Amino acid sequence: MLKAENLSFQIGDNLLIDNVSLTLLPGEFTMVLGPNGAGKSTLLKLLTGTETPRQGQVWYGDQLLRSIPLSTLARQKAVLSQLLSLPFDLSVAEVVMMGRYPYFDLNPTSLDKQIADDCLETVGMFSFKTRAFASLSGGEKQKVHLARVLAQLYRQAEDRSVKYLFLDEPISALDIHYQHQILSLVRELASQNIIVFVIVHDINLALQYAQKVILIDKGRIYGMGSANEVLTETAIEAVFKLRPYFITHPETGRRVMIC
Ligand SMILES: Nc1ncnc2c1ncn2[C@@H]1O[C@H](COP(=O)(O)OP(=O)(O)OP(=O)(O)O)[C@@H](O)[C@H]1O
Repeated sequence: MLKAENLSFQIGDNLLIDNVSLTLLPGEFTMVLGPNGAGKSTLLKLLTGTETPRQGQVWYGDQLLRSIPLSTLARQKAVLSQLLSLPFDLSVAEVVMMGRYPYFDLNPTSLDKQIADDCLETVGMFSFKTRAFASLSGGEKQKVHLARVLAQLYRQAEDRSVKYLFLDEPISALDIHYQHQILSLVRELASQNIIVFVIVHDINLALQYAQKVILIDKGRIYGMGSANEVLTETAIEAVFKLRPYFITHPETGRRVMIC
């Protein structure tokens, strides 16, 4: 379980996160939505320890996040941020291998190499293995970074520990085929004792995939619960200042939003 209690975070006079409390459970695919500048990425940074809250605490299981050694945390938690570029000139294989750094000292083992290859294969990027990362398109870079975090959380058969996966707009550069492929994959991961926290902008994808939705507005939680409970006409109009209409998917019966 991940628990955040009364988190607040401020830069100058700007209160970016205002008294946010939440609980995330393994097996639950949580999607986070909200307008630009609402505080979603800032909340992710507080939940991952990249930023320290001015007030409040984050717990991973029964441990305070700030008390967990970084070497332990690196095997439990993986983060995909919005920034896709890298300051170094690395190959695709080297970028994915970064996900295995917490597991070897100087040189990757054959198992690390196999895991990295498998993860590249999973995201459809194995044939790009020797390419320079900098030469990839935005969507290709996003898939390689996804392979990196998959490699980081790769679970050996005997490993039953809870893991934590945070993705900040992981599908923003992907075509519709890969958007669905990656979200299906992430949903599958969530079912494997992984706490999954994914920021997205697409309300219909949230209606289709999320088991839990957190709607953020002005640094606060506007609503939290199932997608159908949270993504209502009233909430969307209040938060996004846009009147939505819902229709019913002809095959699945799922709510679909049109504007
Ligand atoms: N270092 C900083 N200094 C000042 N303001 C900041 C800083 N970092 C973030 N902010 C502000 O905090 C607010 C929340 O930013 P955040 O990146 O969390 O929003 P977001 O909900 O992820 O937005 P988006 O959907 O556009 O990615 C924004 O108004 C942003 O400009």
